[in-house]
Amino acid sequence: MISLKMLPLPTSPSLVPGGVQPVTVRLQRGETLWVTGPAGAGKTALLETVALRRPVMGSSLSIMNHEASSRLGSEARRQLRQRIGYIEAAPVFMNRLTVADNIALPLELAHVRQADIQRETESIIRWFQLEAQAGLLPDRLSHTMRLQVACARALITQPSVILVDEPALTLCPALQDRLLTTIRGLTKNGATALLATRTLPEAPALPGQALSLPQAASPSSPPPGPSQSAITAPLFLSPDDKGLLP
Ligand SMILES: Nc1ncnc2c1ncn2[C@@H]1O[C@H](COP(=O)(O)OP(=O)(O)OP(=O)(O)O)[C@@H](O)[C@H]1O
Repeated sequence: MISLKMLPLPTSPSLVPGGVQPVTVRLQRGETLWVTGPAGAGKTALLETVALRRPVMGSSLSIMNHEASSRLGSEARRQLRQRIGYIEAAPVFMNRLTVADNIALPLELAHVRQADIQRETESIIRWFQLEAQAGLLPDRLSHTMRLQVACARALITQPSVILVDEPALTLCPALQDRLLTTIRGLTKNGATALLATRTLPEAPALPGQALSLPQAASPSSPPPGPSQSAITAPLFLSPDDKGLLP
């Protein structure tokens, strides 16, 4: 379903000397992978690679039996991307379209019948509790509401591959519940999910395998970087402000 071999994934040089780690992922239909790691570990970079938004260089990526290299034609790439639902950390919308029209857009692009588009859009708007926002423009929404809209838009097509970056999974417990419940239903039907968070949630509503980034760091040796006691206060801090330091 998803096979990624020795991808040179960018990583903060403070975590891995040289700033690159080789990552291998192999997932079958119906499987879920929680991708964990600190800031800069490469979680978003991995999701963006599988979402076909980054070139795959120096490795091979296969998604649903399609080799996703630079040789993949633009029409095949477009069709493959239509089967991938990606909920980004900071989703981008068409600001001249209403929330409802943004959510319906993936079905419009797939030339689904208007009656089906209307039914599916109304249903997912209700599921993500967006009835009051459906007629608004996206730039009138709070950050959490934008994430709700992004979830509805990404999942309306019942994608075969689901990619979720951290904020939708951690910002709001109610959204997290609804999102994981939806993804659990889709994985039961054969979808594959990659979910990125700093730490693995305790007893997640959607159990799965775990990939801890960065891969190159040994678990027994902490990553290079300043120790707590080595942190010195910047000069602009007054003595009172020093309580803000970690
Ligand atoms: N387009 C890019 N080209 C090269 N390096 C990049 C690019 N985008 C991000 N990076 C670097 O890749 C590393 C991993 O970034 P990434 O955003 O994937 O981390 P993350 O684990 O998602 O972090 P966070 O939890 O803060 O979102 C960082 O060092 C970042 O500076």
